[in-house]
Amino acid sequence: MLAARNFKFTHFKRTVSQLAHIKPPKHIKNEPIKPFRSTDSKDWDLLRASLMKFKSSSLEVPLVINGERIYDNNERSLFPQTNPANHQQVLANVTQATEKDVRNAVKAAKEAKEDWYKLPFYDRSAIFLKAADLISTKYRYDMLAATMLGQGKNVYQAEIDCITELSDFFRYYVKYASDLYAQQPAESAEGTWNKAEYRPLEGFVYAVSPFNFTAIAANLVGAPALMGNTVVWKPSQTAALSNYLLMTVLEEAGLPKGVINFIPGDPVQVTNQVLADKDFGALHFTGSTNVFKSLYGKIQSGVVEGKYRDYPRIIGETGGKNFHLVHPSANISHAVLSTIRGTFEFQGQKCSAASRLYLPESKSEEFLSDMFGILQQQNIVPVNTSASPISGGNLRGFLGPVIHEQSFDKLAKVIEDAKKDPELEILYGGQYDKSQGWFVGPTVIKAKRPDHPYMSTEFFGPILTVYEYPDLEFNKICDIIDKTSQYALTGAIFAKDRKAIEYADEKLKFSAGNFYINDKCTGAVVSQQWFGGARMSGTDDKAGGPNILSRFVSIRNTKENFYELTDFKYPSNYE
Ligand SMILES: NC(=O)c1ccc[n+]([C@@H]2O[C@H](COP(=O)([O-])OP(=O)(O)OC[C@H]3O[C@@H](n4cnc5c(N)ncnc54)[C@H](O)[C@@H]3O)[C@@H](O)[C@H]2O)c1
Ligand SMILES: N[C@@H](CCC=O)C(=O)O
Repeated sequence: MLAARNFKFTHFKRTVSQLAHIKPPKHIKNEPIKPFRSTDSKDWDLLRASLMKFKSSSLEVPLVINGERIYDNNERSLFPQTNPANHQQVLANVTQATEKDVRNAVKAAKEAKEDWYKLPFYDRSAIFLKAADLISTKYRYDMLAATMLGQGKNVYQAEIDCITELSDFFRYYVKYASDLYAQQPAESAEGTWNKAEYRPLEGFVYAVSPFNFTAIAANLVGAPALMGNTVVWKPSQTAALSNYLLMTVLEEAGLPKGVINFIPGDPVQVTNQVLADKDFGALHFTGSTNVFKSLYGKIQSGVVEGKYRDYPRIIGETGGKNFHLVHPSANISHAVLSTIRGTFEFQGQKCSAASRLYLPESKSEEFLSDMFGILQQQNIVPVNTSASPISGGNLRGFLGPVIHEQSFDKLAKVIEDAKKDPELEILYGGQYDKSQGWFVGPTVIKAKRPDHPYMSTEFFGPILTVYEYPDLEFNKICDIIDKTSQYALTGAIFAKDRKAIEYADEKLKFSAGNFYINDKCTGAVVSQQWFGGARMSGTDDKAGGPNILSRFVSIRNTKENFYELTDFKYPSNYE
C-alpha cells in the first residue's frame, strides 16, 4: 500500500488547446464477473493467499487526512473490526478520529479544493479509470478478501460488490460526467454565445457510507470527487478494512492529498462536528432511514439557524421493505428460485433484498413446499466463512453471517417475537446461533393480515414475511402493497399474464424506484439498472446512472455579447 502522495501541481498551468474534444475511452463496459467455479484454479490460489494475509495479521487502520496516515499514537481509541463469521478474530484495529482530527479533515478538504477542481477533467478522470483498473487487476484478490472477511460475504457476493460494481461506478461516472459537461444551452441569439459551466459545489462534501457494500463507499466518495469536489469520508466501522484499501488504491491511482479524507470514528461525534461547519456543501449518505432522517433534520435546522453559506445538497439512499408479488399465472419454479436468491443472498443484508412476499392462495402451497424443499435439500444454512481458506469450501456457501451482534440480537428478537404472536407463524427456519459467528438461518414467517408490522418493517436479515392473497383479489393486493410500507425501494412481479404485468407495473409505479418484471428485486448493475428508491427509501438520485452527478455540480450560465449598443431605448420606446 502506498504512502501518501506529496506532489504539488499549482506551480504550472497546462495548456491543452482541444480540451472540449477529449472524450473518455470508448471501451467502457461492465466489468465481467469472475465465476470462481473450480477451487483448483489460479483465481482461487490468489484469493486464498489474500485471505491468509488478512487473517494472519490484524492490521491497524489509520485515518488519512491530507494524505497523512494518522495512527492511534495513544491519543485515540481503536475500534476492533472483527470477522462476523468468527467474532473472536480481530481483523483490524480502526483508529477513531478525535475532534481535532475531524477539524483537520475538514480543513484539508477545503484547502485541496481549488487545485483539484482546476485540474482538467481528463486528469481527474484518469485517476478514477486507473483506480478501477487497479481494483479489477492488481488489488482484485485483496479487495475480495477484505470484503469477504470483514463484511461476511461469500466470493460471489464480494465479486459483484467490491470488484464489478465498484469499478463500474468509477468507469461509467467518467463517461456520464463527460456527457454532462457536453450539455450546453441549445440556443444562442445572434451576436451572443451562451455557455454552461459545471462548477463543483462550494465547500466540501460529507460522505457517510454503510457496511454492506464496498462499492457503495466508492460511489459515495467517487461521484462528488470526480466532479471536482473534495470529500470528508466517514466509513462504517464494520467495513473499515475494505474501505481503507479502497482509499489506498485511489491514492496509488494518483488522487492528490486532501481530495478525500478518510476519518472513521464515532458516527454521532464526527457527524455533529462536520455538520457544524459553514462550508458544509452536501451530504452523500447511504444507510438506514432513521439515521438519514436525523441528519436531514440537523441540516435543515442548520439552514434555518443560518449556519451555512449554501443550501447544502442532501443525497441519501436508505432502507426498504421490498416485495415479490407472485401472480397465479407465474412460472412458480422460476419465482421460487428468484425469491431464494432475492431474499437470502448476502443474508438479506442488501437494501434491495426481498422481505415481503405475496402469494396467490392457489399457488401458495406449491410455492412454499418447493422453496422449503430446496432450502432443506441444498442445506441452505449459514456457513462459517472463517473456516480454513485453504480448502475454500465454505467460502463458496450460499449464506454467511450477519454483520454484528446488534444485528444478530435484533433478528433473534424478531424470530422470538414471531413465535409469541398469534398473527404470525414461522413456516421455515427460525434458528440462530452466536457461539462463533453471527449466524441466523433463513426464516420464512407467515402473516395473517397484510398490514401486520412484519410486512412493513425493515429487518435487514434473512427473514421473509409471506402473505397469501385470494387469487381474485390481485388488483386489491397491488393497492395493499403500495400502501403498506413507508419505503419505495425495490419490488418485483412474477407473472406470464401480460394484463397482470401491465396492471402491477402501473399500480406500483410509486411503490419502488427499481421495479423488476419476472426477475428478483436485487442485483442492479451500474449503467443498466440505475439504483435508488423514493418515499422514505431515499432521494432517488440513482447511483450508477448519469443523474447523480448533477447533484454534485452547481451550474453557472454565462452569456457573452458581441454586439455593441448605440442606443439605450427599445424600438417601442419611440413615439
Ligand atoms: N438504498 C440504498 O441504496 C442502500 C444501500 C445500502 C444500504 N442501505 C441501507 O443501509 C442500512 C444498513 O447499513 P448500515 O447498518 O451500515 O446503516 P447505518 O444507518 O447503521 O449506518 C450507515 C452509516 O451511518 C453512520 N451512522 C450510524 N448512526 C449514525 C448517527 N446517529 N449519526 C451519523 N451517522 C451515523 C454509520 O456509522 C455508517 O457510516 C439498511 O437500512 C439498508 O437498507 C441502503
Ligand atoms: N445495488 C444493490 C443494492 C445495494 C444495497 O445494499 C442491488 O441492487 O442489489
